[in-house]
Amino acid sequence: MDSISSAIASNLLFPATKPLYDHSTTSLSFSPVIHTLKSKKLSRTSVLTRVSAEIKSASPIDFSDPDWKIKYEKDFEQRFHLPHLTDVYADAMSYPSTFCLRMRTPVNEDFADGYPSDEKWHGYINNNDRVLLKVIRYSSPTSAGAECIDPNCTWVEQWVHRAGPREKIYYKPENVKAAIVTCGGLCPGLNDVIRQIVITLEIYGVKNIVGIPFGYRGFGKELAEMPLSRKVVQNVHLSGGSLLGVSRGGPNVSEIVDSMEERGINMLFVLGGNGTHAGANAIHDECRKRQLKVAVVGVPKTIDNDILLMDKTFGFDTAVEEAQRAINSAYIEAHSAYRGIGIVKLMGRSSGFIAMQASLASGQIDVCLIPEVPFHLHGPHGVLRHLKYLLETKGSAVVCVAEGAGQNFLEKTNAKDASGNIVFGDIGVHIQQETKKYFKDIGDPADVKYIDPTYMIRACRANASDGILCTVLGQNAVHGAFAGYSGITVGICNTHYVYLPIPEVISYPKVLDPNSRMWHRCLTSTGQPDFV
Ligand SMILES: Nc1ncnc2c1ncn2[C@@H]1O[C@H](COP(=O)(O)OP(=O)(O)O)[C@@H](O)[C@H]1O
Ligand SMILES: O=P(O)(O)OC[C@H]1O[C@](O)(COP(=O)(O)O)[C@@H](O)[C@@H]1O
Ligand SMILES: [Mg+2]
Repeated sequence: MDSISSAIASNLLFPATKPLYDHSTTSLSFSPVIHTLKSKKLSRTSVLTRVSAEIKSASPIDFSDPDWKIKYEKDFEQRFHLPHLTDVYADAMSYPSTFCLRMRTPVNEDFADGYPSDEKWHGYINNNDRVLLKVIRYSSPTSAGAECIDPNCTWVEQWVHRAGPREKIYYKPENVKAAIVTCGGLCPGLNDVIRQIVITLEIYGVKNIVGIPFGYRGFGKELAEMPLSRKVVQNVHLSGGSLLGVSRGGPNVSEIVDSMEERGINMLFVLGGNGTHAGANAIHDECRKRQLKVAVVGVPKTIDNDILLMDKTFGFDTAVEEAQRAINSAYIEAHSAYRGIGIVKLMGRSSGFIAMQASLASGQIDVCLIPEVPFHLHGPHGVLRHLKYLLETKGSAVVCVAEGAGQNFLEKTNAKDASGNIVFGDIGVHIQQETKKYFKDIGDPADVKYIDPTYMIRACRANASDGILCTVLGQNAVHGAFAGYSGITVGICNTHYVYLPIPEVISYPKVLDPNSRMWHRCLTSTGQPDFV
């Protein structure tokens, strides 16, 4: 078995396709089957695309049923129904929204004369407003990047809920204790989101706002919560990191909900990636089990951009931009050296979005290696042979590799971090060593420089475009909680802002489609061949 086949067999190439959330517990009637290229003569890459897509499907749809499309659309609507307080408490009271842009300083009000409201304001979102999730009408499964539900690629409408402030709210601001927690690894923009949540909560009239320190760990007894106000968060977005601190691991869900009960928290804003959202959904479920009137709302955070259904997650843009400095340095080093090779490793545990976008943006990358596309280092079609060719023809070469790529070349340690994520071997160091060895063995000179900027990219402050995204997502998270939704997360779909039920965005990490136009554009830009 070659290294690629054994990687497929051991599921290493798709290490994270293991469901984080088990859909079987939601008793859905069926899930979509994504039809990709149906060609009998599939290339290695296409086979992998297909495998990847098929892992996503749970139970197939009966397309011989003339009503399958109607049933699918109905099922989709149910799947994307937003859990609401009234699902559990039919008699939950609603009030006219206190989010009123005319009322500038509600935080100083005691609501003695009733809530501020502005019935004539047409700035609220109707609960029935929807956003179209998929906007391309593919006419054939062979069309690049096609995501089809049936073999004929029938047009099926998939609508999701529009985010924003509602006219009716389900919490009295003076009864709210809101908490914010940031989990997982760092990501540019965390402070911007924290800031906007606090500012928006205050506009609704909430005075009791706290930060939970160091992720879910902060729900333990030993760490004190941090009081938050507009004054505290005013300038936090000017620096990277998280005002509250982050961590992996921590107490179990039942302990977290015990702690929330003790502290009287009834709105929880959870900033984190796939793992954090799995936790947030479990907290939401546990609160429902205990009949607690709590809203749990997520804001997806991951520079890896591996959350399903969204255009992008905050921090991703900044990461791509920051990566330019490392790529440019690698290029200059390689270009200035006699037969220079620059290697840059970027983050991306199971998806190559940062590596692909950073390569595209720079225009300086000759070889981009991502987890979704298998490659050989050695052999006539391997990366090293291509580097030799580049040195002979161009005089230098630059490689960009995502951290999750080529893990099949590295010894498995079975080590896991505190959250249970597999700790990967360093593919950047491996490629550097193999490259040096290769050129030494063939007796050709090569000056190999390796740059690992990963933590520098993660720790910087958000750029302008991420700053805007964080602002909108933070505000929408608060609107969602006040509207009575729980177990939801916020996102951007086709440039519009939406609420999505958490299970739908975390059933597996989003990966790059090697048959997508974007990956093809990247290949066009780098000029790299297939390395298999
Ligand atoms: N399946 C899960 N259920 C409950 N909590 C989880 C789950 N997976 C991870 N977590 C918790 O979520 C937090 C962040 O998870 P992690 O995977 O490290 O980061 P991310 O949220 O960025 O993916 C950790 O505190 C971890 O314990
Ligand atoms: O060193 P740490 O903190 O475990 O972080 C490493 C991981 O963080 C990430 O940047 C993002 O991961 P999360 O989304 O889980 O925070 C990954 O690309 C990387 O594997
Ligand atoms: Mg994760």
